Amino acid sequence: MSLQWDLFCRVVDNFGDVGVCWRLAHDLAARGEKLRLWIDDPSALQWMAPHPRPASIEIRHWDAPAAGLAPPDVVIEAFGCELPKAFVAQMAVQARPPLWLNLEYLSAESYVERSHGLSSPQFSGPGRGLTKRFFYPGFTSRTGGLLREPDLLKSQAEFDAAAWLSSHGVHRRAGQTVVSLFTYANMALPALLSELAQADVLLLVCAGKVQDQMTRMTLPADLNWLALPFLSQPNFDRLLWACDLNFVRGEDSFVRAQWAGKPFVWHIYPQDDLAHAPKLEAFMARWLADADATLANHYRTLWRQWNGLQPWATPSLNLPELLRLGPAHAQAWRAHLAEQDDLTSQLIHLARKTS
Ligand SMILES: Cc1cn([C@H]2C[C@H](O)[C@@H](COP(=O)(O)OP(=O)(O)O[C@H]3O[C@@H](C)[C@H](O)[C@@H](O)[C@H]3O)O2)c(=O)[nH]c1=O
Repeated sequence: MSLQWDLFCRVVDNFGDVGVCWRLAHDLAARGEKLRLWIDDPSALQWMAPHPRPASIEIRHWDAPAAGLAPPDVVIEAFGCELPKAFVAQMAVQARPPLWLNLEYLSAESYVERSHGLSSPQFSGPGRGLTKRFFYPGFTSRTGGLLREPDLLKSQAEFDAAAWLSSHGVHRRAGQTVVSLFTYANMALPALLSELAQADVLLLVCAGKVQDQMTRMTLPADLNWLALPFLSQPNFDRLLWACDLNFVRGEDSFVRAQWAGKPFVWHIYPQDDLAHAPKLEAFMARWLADADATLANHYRTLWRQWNGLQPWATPSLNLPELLRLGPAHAQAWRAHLAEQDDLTSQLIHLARKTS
């Protein structure tokens, strides 16, 4: 019997809030659940999630009235977005209060395992009190896991990279390395582009800020690059599968690069107080724990430079070494992650247990 889920998403900036929420809603719907996705700015869904969309996902504007709707079994507050007060008041007077989960940002830091599953009583005015539970995605069995749709690995196994690239106007020459670039504005971008221009590389630049930055730069004459349009989320995933090396950012593309099983470089969401630095180091500590020492040192230097934590010392990319040692490590990491229960399965299990 399917449950009714209300998923609240407030678009802070960039595309990660809506990216994660859409992917979660789609995965829940694909498993037979009923979704209402409440969102304040659905504009990115036009390219990220083109029609046809699953009929069991109803997209509602954040301020749309909630009165008279079928009461939810589960309410997910994504990234602490603060539910509308009228909605909380309605939850409090429901005959059976819904399971209220706060879906937290992804981190490899140790506090995640300690915090995952904790509850916090919420004063909600008339009616009974409500309890909010904290649900932390993560990389270990003591966390909520990662979004991984059931057919992901099968789809990858059946994927024809050359056909997909060609269908998107990308024609790689034999022996050419294809690199994707999805990043925030980055001081190290000129240095990276200069190194890529000296290699036999075709650079596929994702739509958004980095394309704007590149159009304002003097680019290396030998740089072979292509500006991509905004891709649907499934096609964005396939871009990462088709490339030999992926530069990703934020949270969702960071996870999808790990599922792609290819070498990747992460531009973490930068924070003014440098709080992103320990988050970056915590992930590298887990991700490189079993890596070849040469590769681990290479990645640590490259990632710190790409994230502005140390100056870029050319050559930093050292593509031949990265492509020699990186693929086996990336595939081993993906296999390790695939052993843990995925996030959506854990959510459904929790919801059924408490509904
Ligand atoms: C460029 C591109 C992205 N995408 C999708 C992939 C992802 O779902 C989404 C991008 O999200 P991210 O990779 O997380 O990067 P982001 O930087 O866009 O989002 C960020 O938003 C901040 C508010 C959060 O604090 C960050 O953690 C992060 O999520 O956009 C496409 O579907 N097609 C595209 O062409």
